[in-house]
Amino acid sequence: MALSYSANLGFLWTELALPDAVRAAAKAGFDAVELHWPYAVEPSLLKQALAESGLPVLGLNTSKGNVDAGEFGLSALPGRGDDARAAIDQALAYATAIGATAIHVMAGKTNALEARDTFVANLRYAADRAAPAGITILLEPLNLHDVPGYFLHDNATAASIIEEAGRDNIRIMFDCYHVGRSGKSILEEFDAHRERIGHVQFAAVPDRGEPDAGEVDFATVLPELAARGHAGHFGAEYKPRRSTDEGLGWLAAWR
Ligand SMILES: O=C(O)C(=O)[C@@H](O)CO
Ligand SMILES: [Mg+2]
Repeated sequence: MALSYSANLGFLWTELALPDAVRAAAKAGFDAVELHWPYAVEPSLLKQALAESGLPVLGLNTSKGNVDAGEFGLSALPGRGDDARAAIDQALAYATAIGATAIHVMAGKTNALEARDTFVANLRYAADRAAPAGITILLEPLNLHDVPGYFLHDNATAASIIEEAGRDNIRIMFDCYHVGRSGKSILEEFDAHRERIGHVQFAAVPDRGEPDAGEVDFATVLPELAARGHAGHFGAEYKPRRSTDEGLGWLAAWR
């Protein structure tokens, strides 16, 4: 079975302007692209590069908030409802302008008692506004080594939050790197939450470099995830050890 790969342009070809990174991903043979925080780029420039390349754009993230204050997302932060909803509105407007099909609503760093209720309320807000445009809302557990204090750090919690939110267009962004870095089995976690998974990402564990090195044998794990039911793209969200182009041997080899 041929797998489809999406280039995460938050980490790949970061030396290029975003529209040129889209062109580089197409030239390298990727099937799609996905973004982190594209907001500084005029959407029409990105749209033009996407149209030229013929690649779909899968998703983007809501704003991190005040980075200088250490924020990494807003949607689970009690008392920040206006900012969280503004970030969701911004992401929806941008996604609609470029034709992106999903938005990752970032929870943020908090251990407040009201965090879960706050996150659920903001996810419902996002899902209800995204639904008419056919956009999926993603939530992503992040490992606590990389993002200490992040509210959402395991798939079981993500699944129960989705259940509580009660909207059909909310799914888990299943990032194999975060699962592996948390010391869990990628296949077992995938099986446990398969019905709720909307997108899959990957990178070497534990260094987050190219996926053809490290503790996880992605050359067999990714086809196994496809065999177990993942029909979508696999998002290459890794930090190249040297240049992006130098590290692309895996893409040709796994085709
Ligand atoms: O860090 C990751 O993993 C991501 O997918 C980013 O979008 C930020 O959470
Ligand atoms: Mg990820």
